[in-house]
Amino acid sequence: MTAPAPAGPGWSSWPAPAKLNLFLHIVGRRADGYHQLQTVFHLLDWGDRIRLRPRADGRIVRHDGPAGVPPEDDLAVRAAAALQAACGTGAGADILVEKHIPLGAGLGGGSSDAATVLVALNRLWGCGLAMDDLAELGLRLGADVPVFVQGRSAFAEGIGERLTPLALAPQWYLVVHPGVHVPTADLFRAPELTRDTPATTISRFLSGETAFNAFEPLVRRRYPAVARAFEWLEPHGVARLSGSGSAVFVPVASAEDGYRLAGDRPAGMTAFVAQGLDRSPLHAMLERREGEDNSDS
Ligand SMILES: C[C@@](CO)(OP(=O)(O)O)[C@H](O)COP(=O)(O)OP(=O)(O)OC[C@H]1O[C@@H](n2ccc(N)nc2=O)[C@H](O)[C@@H]1O
Ligand SMILES: Nc1ncnc2c1ncn2[C@@H]1O[C@H](COP(=O)(O)OP(=O)(O)O)[C@@H](O)[C@H]1O
Repeated sequence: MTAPAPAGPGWSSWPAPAKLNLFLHIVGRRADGYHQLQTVFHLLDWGDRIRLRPRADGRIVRHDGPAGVPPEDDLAVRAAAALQAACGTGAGADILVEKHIPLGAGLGGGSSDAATVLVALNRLWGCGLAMDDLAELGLRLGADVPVFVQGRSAFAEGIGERLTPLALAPQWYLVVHPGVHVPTADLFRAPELTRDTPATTISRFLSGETAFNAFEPLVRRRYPAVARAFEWLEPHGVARLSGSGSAVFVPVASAEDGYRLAGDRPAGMTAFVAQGLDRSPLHAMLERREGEDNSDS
């Protein structure tokens, strides 16, 4: 049987943006072992695309997705199943994940795919759940899902679910993927991780007080390719690891500067240039659609 065309009658297409963590401190640990963080998520105007088509037979069918991830493990599919149960709908969906965000790079790809599926199917299935309910549902799939559901760049606390939206200035970044996959859970288990950083505040972060990524020393040591990405980027600005890595990024003055720099990257690394915005492209699209719906009536 051939897969249905990804575009065509009944299909709609939704952005699933990547994120950067501008800093990431570990300030403590919960009784269940999860780490309490302080971080700032900057949402990017670049990422995956999710194509969806409602089905009448209640089945959730994935037509394409991340290489090496079976459909039942795909966070996009798991998000659809979780929403189907919460909503009590008899409807199903065809799902196609057009993957651009590298896996295990600290760019939040799987979490963003899950969030986009929750937000989009909530509308397509007419579930009518509030964003807060979707964020709560998403948190069970991954600590990074709520920020993508809420769709605002934010200061995050707890395990990433206590969000304070931040009106960050738009900023271009060069993001380098050193070609290695970093397993988040392994890093959180590492004994040498600094877990007792004193809590900071949003205003101290905004005033430029030193902030760092708690995973950086460990990831640089364990993954020589990440260390090489830092060595290459450091002469060009303050280079940072995103999340638990492996992606490393540096702010650049313009997209052109970013592309120029990317052209000289070391062999074996891929790179992209993207703009950090204070609002997710998914939510920007939803607001445009709502505007169009209102002007139709
Ligand atoms: C480090 C961060 C920073 O944004 O991002 P990534 O590098 O994954 O993008 C996140 O906290 C990652 O969130 P996410 O990738 O959704 O993690 P989850 O699937 O929820 O958790 C994977 C595993 O990491 C550990 N974990 C996760 C989050 C947390 N605050 N404390 C933990 O100890 C747990 O062992 C968990 O089983
Ligand atoms: N739709 C998806 N996209 C990416 N990874 C997924 C997806 N669904 C499940 N995964 C699994 O989640 C792991 C972490 O993926 P990802 O979200 O890309 O990285 P990170 O947590 O570093 O930001 C992947 O290695 C993969 O096994």
